[in-house]
Amino acid sequence: MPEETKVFLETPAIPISGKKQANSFSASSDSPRTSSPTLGEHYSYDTIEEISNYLLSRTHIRPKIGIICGSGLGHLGETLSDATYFPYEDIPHFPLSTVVGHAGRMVLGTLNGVEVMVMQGRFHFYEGYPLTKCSMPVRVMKVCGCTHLITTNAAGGLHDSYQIGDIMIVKDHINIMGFAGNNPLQGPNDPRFGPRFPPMNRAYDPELIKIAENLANDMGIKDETHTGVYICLGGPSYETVSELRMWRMLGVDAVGMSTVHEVITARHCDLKVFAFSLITNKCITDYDSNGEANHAEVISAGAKRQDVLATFVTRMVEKINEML
Ligand SMILES: O=P(O)(O)O[C@@H]1C[C@H](O)[C@@H](CO)O1
Ligand code: HPA
Repeated sequence: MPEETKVFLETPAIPISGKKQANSFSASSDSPRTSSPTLGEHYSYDTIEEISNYLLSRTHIRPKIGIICGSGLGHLGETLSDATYFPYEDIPHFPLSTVVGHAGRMVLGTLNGVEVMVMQGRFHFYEGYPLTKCSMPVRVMKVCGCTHLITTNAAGGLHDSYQIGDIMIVKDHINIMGFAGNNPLQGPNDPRFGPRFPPMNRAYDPELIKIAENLANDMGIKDETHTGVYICLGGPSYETVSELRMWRMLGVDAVGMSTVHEVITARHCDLKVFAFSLITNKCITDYDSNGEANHAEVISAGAKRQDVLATFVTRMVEKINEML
């Protein structure tokens, strides 16, 4: 850890009544609808500003790129220079990370000289957080000054040719939770974030996809890198054989439990998005298989590829910085 690194362990600057629980909703006064288990509470623009000010007032870093690290991929946060670490429990109004492989810290610092903010761990619907809450940090990134989001995840490889350790650059998603009536933009719309009805074609920036494909070529990992379609399922149970066969028929290449609501929220507030999945396991689509998906395998696949992924993200950050 660099010498200048500071860890803020003091109590939150903005007092929150009572001790924070993993599922506590400290922004309840922001929402006109507090009874829905899926809508949950809403974060007002003022609350997002308050969180952003908390972070920015404790560092001189002014990030243009926000990065979300998926399961087992948080190592990137350790590679930052001039870093300030903010444990989620210290950030006002922030939920807590409850999943193994998600350290639960926001880091502001530089990656090869480029100012970034990195989430070492994200929030998932299956942890009991409504999608609005899961994707709230994306709005914090926007208000902190970010213009770009890089979001990463661990995912099961559904496409036959995908192998464990491969990278899938996300070119599109299927918002199946949205089909079921659950979208992070549900509820009141504040036009300071974006429009009521944002488009979602071209959600994954085509130029950034091309840059990433060329980068994979330059890095000599072209054969292990694909471009495909991601689906976010609610989790936490993994999928049945029948479900996976259905998604495959519908054009899904990788299966996970995150990212889509973050991307929707990012596009709503006009962040440019680049996303990729690390394929951590092969989806089991054969009734005769004795294999079983498990989280330990997901974490271990992430650990094995952490150096390649850190290089991939760092070089993407450099390329984006050249475009700013
Ligand atoms: O946070 P991500 O999407 O990277 O994590 C995946 C989905 C579940 O959280 C977990 C399942 O093993 O890994
Ligand atoms: N299914 C859903 N989510 C996942 C998987 C999977 O196989 N692997 C990692 N996250």
